[in-house]
Amino acid sequence: MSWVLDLQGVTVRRGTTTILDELDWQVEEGERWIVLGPNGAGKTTLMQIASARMHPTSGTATLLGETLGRVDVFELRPRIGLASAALAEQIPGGELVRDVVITAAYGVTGRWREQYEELDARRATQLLVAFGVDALADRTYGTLSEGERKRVQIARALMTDPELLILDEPGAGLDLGGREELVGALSELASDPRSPVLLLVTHHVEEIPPGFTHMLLLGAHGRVQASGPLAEVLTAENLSAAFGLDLIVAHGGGRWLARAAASAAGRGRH
Ligand SMILES: Nc1ncnc2c1ncn2[C@@H]1O[C@H](COP(=O)(O)OP(=O)(O)OP(=O)(O)O)[C@@H](O)[C@H]1O
Repeated sequence: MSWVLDLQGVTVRRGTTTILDELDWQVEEGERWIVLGPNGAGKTTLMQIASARMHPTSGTATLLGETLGRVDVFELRPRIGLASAALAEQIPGGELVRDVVITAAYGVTGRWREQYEELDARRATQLLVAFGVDALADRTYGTLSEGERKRVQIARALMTDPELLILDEPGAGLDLGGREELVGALSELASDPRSPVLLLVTHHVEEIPPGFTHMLLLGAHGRVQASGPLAEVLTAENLSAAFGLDLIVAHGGGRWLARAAASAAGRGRH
């Protein structure tokens, strides 16, 4: 079996803190994963490893058939799209939206090659259309709303035609309308067989787009609470254990909801 992602015993320690603890995780071609867990569970750290930005303290991480520590990460990274708050902060507010997307291709070509100019421009436009932000192509990034920025960031992450796309909390900071638009766009992406393997980090089950297939549920200290097909993992029992709170989970119309059980509301965490 050739996995898109194969983590074996991945542990990350910083000083005396264990951020990820002996984590095993395998992701196959065609899968769309949600990574859910409470604040500080280690989700962003895990995505840093999955995007070849960090090496584990111990254990092995194999991404797209290449094992970290035995591969030039600068060749591996363009094959993995990443959209995260940390990367978004590096986008200059004065840059045109079109250029924010196109310049992601520079990382692959290493330099501007004229013959790619038109192809890149066409792909960037297609991506802006796909995420409903093509009308903003000639605006500067700094003038966009948070929801519009999130969609531009995802278009940018897709520009290199990655085999794996990692979205670290794309719904953070969005209002209800922005969240619903994003969920719709991500649902379309998830349903398209041409899309790369998707890993989506979120705190909120309401943000899970229809079409996602699997879930990695992390509990405190980077321990896996449950992992596998979404409907099997996303149960009240598993979610309650991961968040340390008695929770009720409901599912309907392809979407998920979670709230504190009446007996637990106002009582706080275990
Ligand atoms: N360099 C570091 N040194 C010490 N602790 C760290 C370091 N980086 C992260 N941590 C800690 O590791 C834990 C996991 O952090 P991480 O950002 O991966 O969690 P997360 O699940 O993404 O959290 P959130 O949901 O709040 O974004 C946190 O308690 C954080 O304080």
